[in-house]
Amino acid sequence: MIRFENVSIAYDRKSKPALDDVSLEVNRGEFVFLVGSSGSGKSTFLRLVLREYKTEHGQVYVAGQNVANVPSWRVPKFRRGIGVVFQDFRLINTKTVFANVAYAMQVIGKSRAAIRTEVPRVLELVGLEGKERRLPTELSGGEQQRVAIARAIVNQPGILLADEPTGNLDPTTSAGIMEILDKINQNGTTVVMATHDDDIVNSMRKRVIELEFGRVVRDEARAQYTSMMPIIPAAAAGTAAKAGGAGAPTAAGGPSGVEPSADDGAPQTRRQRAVSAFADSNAVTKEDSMPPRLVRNRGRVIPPDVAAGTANDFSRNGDQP
Ligand SMILES: Nc1ncnc2c1ncn2[C@@H]1O[C@H](COP(=O)(O)OP(=O)(O)OP(=O)(O)O)[C@@H](O)[C@H]1O
Repeated sequence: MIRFENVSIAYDRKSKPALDDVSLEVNRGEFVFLVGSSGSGKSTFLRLVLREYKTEHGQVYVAGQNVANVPSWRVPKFRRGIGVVFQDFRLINTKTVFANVAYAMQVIGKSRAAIRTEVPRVLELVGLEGKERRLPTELSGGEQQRVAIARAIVNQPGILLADEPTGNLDPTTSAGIMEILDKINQNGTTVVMATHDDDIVNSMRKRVIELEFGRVVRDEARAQYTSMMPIIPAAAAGTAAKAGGAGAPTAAGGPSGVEPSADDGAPQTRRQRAVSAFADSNAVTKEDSMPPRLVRNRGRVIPPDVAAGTANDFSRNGDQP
């Protein structure tokens, strides 16, 4: 459905490439998380799929079409096959919920009859029935994102791109949004979602592609935000990557099929490895080859002692007398 062949692109000649020799394939009907730290190239990847830019090196294919060969005048039609959802919703605040979704059909010339049938159908799919007449400003953030999703899928695109769709939402609301995206995917739409949200990635167990400095450093099926890669001490990391050892880019072309392990007690994320290297350099945990596991909480890294206190908070749920 989406294929990148040795794709490299830099925004200007002086800067490092935003994507650097990326080769991968996303199959029809897949759900893929694109993860990586800020500036690693996730949005650039999505923009290339949308043909907002042309590649300098390599080829991008979307639904069998080489996007470089799509002439400018055909780009709007090409994009009809791709729905997009952003972190900041991007709704028209002067239009009602119904009108926001209907607008996506109007601009491509769909009939009134089609609009009257389709808009209520997608609004029901995203759980917004009864809110058709509200303005976006009269909705919660989660509801606004549902409208944005309804708008993105109303023309039944084969691909849905989501750039941090839960970035402005609390965990419960985010979970609701993920249920909807999962449902859309189960209906056959290929979903590619860029995210920093480890809780979501870990709960969904879908394919995870990780970018680092524009390169694919991980591509795993049914993965967690954390990887199975062993820790590389900071000093050795560059050498190992150059030697093609752990931490080096995985073979291009698809998920490696690594199954999640039940033992996830070791520090595994890039953040955790960085903390590990920091601890090593400060001689804090000399006797331990592994630092204590860090507990993640909505993007914050919580030291284990504090985390223990946090764990007690769960006792309010009735686990303790
Ligand atoms: N319009 C632009 N002009 C110049 N450089 C850009 C532009 N957009 C992105 N970049 C650079 O390209 C690189 C990749 O950026 P990109 O937005 O793809 O990263 P990202 O992983 O999506 O980051 P984030 O998680 O913060 O959204 C970064 O170094 C960024 O500074």
